[in-house]
Amino acid sequence: MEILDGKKVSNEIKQEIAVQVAKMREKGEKVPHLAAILVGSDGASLTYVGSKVRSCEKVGFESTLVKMPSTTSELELLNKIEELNKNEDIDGFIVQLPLPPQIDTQKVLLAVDPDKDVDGFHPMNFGKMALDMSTFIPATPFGILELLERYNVDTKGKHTVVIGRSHIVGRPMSILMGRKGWPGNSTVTLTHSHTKNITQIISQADIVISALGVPKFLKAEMIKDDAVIIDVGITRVADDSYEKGYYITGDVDFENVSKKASFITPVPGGVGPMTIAMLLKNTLLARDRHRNRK
Ligand SMILES: Nc1nc2c(c(=O)[nH]1)N[C@@H](CN(C=O)c1ccc(C(=O)N[C@@H](CCC(=O)O)C(=O)O)cc1)CN2
Repeated sequence: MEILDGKKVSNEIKQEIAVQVAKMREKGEKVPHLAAILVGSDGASLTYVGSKVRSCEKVGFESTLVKMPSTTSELELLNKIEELNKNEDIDGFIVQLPLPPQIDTQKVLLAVDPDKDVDGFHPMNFGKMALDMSTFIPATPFGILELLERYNVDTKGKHTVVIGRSHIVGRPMSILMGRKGWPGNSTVTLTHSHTKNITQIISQADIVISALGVPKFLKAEMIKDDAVIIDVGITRVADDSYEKGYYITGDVDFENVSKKASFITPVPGGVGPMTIAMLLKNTLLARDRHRNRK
């Protein structure tokens, strides 16, 4: 069994990006600028946005964090997005999800300029991805593809079972794994809460990508020998015996599943850090596109 070490690979990617940014600075060129909008004070979202800003600093990007209160109206958020759309200095930006209930997430994602949509959530970019056109690929699926590639995992002709059909992970992942090329060329089954015989389907999978958010859902007896296991389900479980008041766990019963799998991502330290690294890659792409349009 080999661990797909997202922490290590994400640091390598950040190092590669830092080298490119240093060259831009040497040539006196503008460096990439990422902005993030955070509405409210959800603990996990604060951690992720903080990590995005720190990663920007690490690679030499400029960053802007826009914090808005949890009472922000939809209109106020749409106005802020319009401001960032028009800001020539910002190459790309994200709106951290989830949003408070008074805000319609779909309206918000539609308002982001597709050329600055480094999350790849705008329907234009999602459509381009589905049509194999060059675009921003959502950071978590993009990170999973990168891990599969860097560890040389064979995906051709394999049966990939994706668990969960969220717009951020499951849905795009199912499209990307079925695309032509590598990593891809897989036969994909997208499963969800209405899937019948899900355990039977999982037992036939060569590759399982679980984005369910149910701690330790995937057990060793559910998978095939030598299956590739990708755990996207990062859950914080409240526990006062931990310093932070919680511990982090994935969808996979790592201790037992890892004994049977050929490759497996840990939680923490697997797909999560890759999400941040690939957001930086998308920002680099946004900066290049921005420059070419001028
Ligand atoms: N606008 C977006 N919102 C959200 C996205 C996204 O891609 N764009 N994805 C997730 C959250 N997310 C990034 O925003 C994210 C999740 C997890 C990690 C991560 O590094 N996790 C660590 C554990 C850290 C912890 O929870 O304390 C790990 O797995 O090792 C990074 C980014 C939803 N929202």
